[in-house]
Order: sequence, then C-alpha cells, then structure tokens
Amino acid sequence: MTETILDVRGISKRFGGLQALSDVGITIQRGQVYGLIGPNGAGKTTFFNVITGLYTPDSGTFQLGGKPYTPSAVHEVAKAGIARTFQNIRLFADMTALENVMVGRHVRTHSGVLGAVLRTKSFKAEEEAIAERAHQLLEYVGVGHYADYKARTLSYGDQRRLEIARALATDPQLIALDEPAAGMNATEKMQLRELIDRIRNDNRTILLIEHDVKLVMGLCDRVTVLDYGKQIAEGTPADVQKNEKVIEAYLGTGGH
Ligand SMILES: Nc1ncnc2c1ncn2[C@@H]1O[C@H](COP(=O)(O)OP(=O)(O)OP(=O)(O)O)[C@@H](O)[C@H]1O
Repeated sequence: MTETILDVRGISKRFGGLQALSDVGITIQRGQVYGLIGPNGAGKTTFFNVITGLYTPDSGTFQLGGKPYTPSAVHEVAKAGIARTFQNIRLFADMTALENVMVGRHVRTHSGVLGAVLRTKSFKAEEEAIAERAHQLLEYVGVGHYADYKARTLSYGDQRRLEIARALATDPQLIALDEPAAGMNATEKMQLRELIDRIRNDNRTILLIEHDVKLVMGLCDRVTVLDYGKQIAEGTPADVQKNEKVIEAYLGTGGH
C-alpha cells in the first residue's frame, strides 16, 4: 500500500527578473528515494529551500504526511517532520560529533529551558536518553568511533555522514539530502550509497539532490529533472534517462 509523504504542487519562485521555478510539483511515497537532478542553475537548490522553509514561494501548495503544511521557519519545518542536510556542510564545527547529533534530537524534547536551568530529574533523564540515541545514530551512519571528536576534525565524508545522523535524530518523515556525495571519493560514494539504501530499507523517505547522475540513477525510485526552473521530466530512472528533453538539457545546450 502506498502512503504519500510529501505532495507539493505548483511551486513558482521568482528572483527579480529570473523565474527560478515555474509550476514545479512532486509526490513522494513512503520508503522512496526521490531524486532531483538538472544542470547547474536549474533550480534544484531553490526548490529544496522552498520545501524546507528557507524561501517563501510565490505560489504553491504543500502536504506532508497527508496534512496541509506551510514551510515557514526552518525550525518549524524540522518539527513538522522534514530534516535536511546542506550542500556546504553546516555542522557546529567546535562541538563533538555526539553533541551535534544531540542538538538535532532536541527538536523532539520536552523539558524546555527551565528544566535545563534547574537540571530537574526529568531533564537529566531526557538528556541521557538523547545521548544514548545519538550514540546509536552515530553507529548507524558509521562514525560511532568519532563520538568525542570535534566535528571539524572529521573527514569530509564523515562530516556528511554526521550531518545525516543529525538529520535522522529529529525522527523526520522526510530526509532531504542536498548533494551528499559532493567532495567524496569513489569509496566514500559507495559507502554513502549503502547508507542511503539502508535508511530507505528502514522505511524512511528521502529526497535527494545530487550532481552525480550515476548515483542518482542507481539509487532513486523516481526522479524529477529540472531545467531553467521547469520540470522537463518525471519518472523512473530508466524512463528519465531515455527522455529526449533530458538528454538535450544535459548534452545539447553545451555548458549551462
Ligand atoms: N537568493 C537568490 N537570489 C537571486 N537569485 C537566486 C537566488 N538563489 C538562486 N538564484 C538563481 O536561481 C537560479 C536557480 O539556482 P539554484 O541554485 O536553485 O540552481 P541549482 O539547480 O541548485 O544549481 P547548482 O546545481 O549549480 O547548485 C539560478 O539562476 C540562481 O542564480
């Protein structure tokens, strides 16, 4: 049985004279890895930023987990159930790997500021539970042995895994990964692919922007292709790869 996690329709976004997105829509089912690809400047990041509350669209409607949803502030989006990573890694560089994941988890905690100040019993119990869950997530993404290392001392590949752990810590309905393979070598990419597969097999749902077309085609259940802000194709990787507009966008126009 299919269950729609994200249903986004009619998104348009203009920056001055530039129509960055024109009437773009996607539907993602639970357990899917959904890919968003397109040449440079096609509007992928803008679309991501609209869904995750960084940009306000000029038009469009959103449903998350069957409920209408308005992506406003980033924190609200995390609460509603979308977690994201960034093209340029955004970790707390001087906090440990464990602390970075614990921060993600705090979106779902209850004790509040007063509990933290008074260090109430329930606050301490909650902190312990958060730390334990954070440890599990570090193991899950494969950086458990770096729990006490500062985030900035980890390799690129490991920092990206750490970002994924932090995103998972919010217990999201949807995880949005913005170019997770950027700057990775072949081995790291292979490990990333295994990790994304594992996350999917654990019944999570993933939206992926990625420049590495091979990775996208190998991983995704469905793919949308943007070009100059327009959705030129949507379907399975096999269908999209054969689409003439897609071939032209990637090869024909030479260099945009
Ligand atoms: N905040 C902004 N203000 C003005 N123009 C913007 C802004 N963000 C994006 N754009 C423009 O919108 C268009 C789409 O950019 P976007 O970054 O979404 O593309 P992209 O597909 O993610 O590209 P890339 O693959 O290079 O990251 C580009 O022409 C870009 O210059």
